[in-house]
Amino acid sequence: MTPTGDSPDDRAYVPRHSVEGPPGAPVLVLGPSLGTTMDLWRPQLPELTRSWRVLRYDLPGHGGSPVPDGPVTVAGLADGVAALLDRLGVAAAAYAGVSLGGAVGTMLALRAPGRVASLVLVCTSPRFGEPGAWRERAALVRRDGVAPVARTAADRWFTPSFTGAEPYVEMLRGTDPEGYAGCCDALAGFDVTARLPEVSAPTLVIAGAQDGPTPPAGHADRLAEGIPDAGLVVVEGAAHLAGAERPGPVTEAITAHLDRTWKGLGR
Ligand SMILES: O=C(O)CC1=CCC(=O)O1
Repeated sequence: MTPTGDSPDDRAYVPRHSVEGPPGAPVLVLGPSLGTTMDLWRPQLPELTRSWRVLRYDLPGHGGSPVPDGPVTVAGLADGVAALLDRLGVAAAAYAGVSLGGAVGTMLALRAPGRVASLVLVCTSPRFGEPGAWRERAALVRRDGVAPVARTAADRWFTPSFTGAEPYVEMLRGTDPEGYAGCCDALAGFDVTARLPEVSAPTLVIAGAQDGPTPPAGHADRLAEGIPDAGLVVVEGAAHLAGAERPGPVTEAITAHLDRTWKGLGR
């Protein structure tokens, strides 16, 4: 994936995307998680498109996004979002992202601070555990496809009592193995722990109380403690895909934060 330099440019990977909501409204970018598509955000769309022009995108090999030629990095994905904003003529936007999508938002806020007016980080982390585990998962998927990770996805993503997992697992089954593996490589190489104090966007961190992959302790709390003045909301009865399992409280937390921090985005 190109480029990995400090400024987005014409060579950036541009993901598949969709734009909904009132023309002229301030733009809100929504980033999905590993193994899901932009439809991860479907439960939030009716509320968010009332007052935001919502730009959703797909990760490489996920949904309809192509698989790039070179290695996938979180910096490259952030540059892709910046390139998308360039194409759409958007100078600055609010950004909300889940897990890997949240990492992309954090990286965008670091690489292009002027473009992120407000940031919401949902079930994500400044560092997703040991890089070796992600390299192993990438190797597994390159060898056996996405079936092995799809079989265990509901357990990683939801609490045991949740009955609506199937449409989300189906997104993972439809993911291109090389795209998925590339995103695992990107997670392996991602660690912005030391740079969190540089994030200047007003930030809200949302965690699922029962999240296994990025639990509140050691992940959400690190983001909230590291990013200046960040808020933290922990949603009970939710695991990793908290916005799917508990759409009400997650949507409410997002809209409350955006309503407080939209200033400068022309609404
Ligand atoms: O392992 C999973 O499926 C959970 C996850 C970690 C990063 C991400 O985006 O999803």
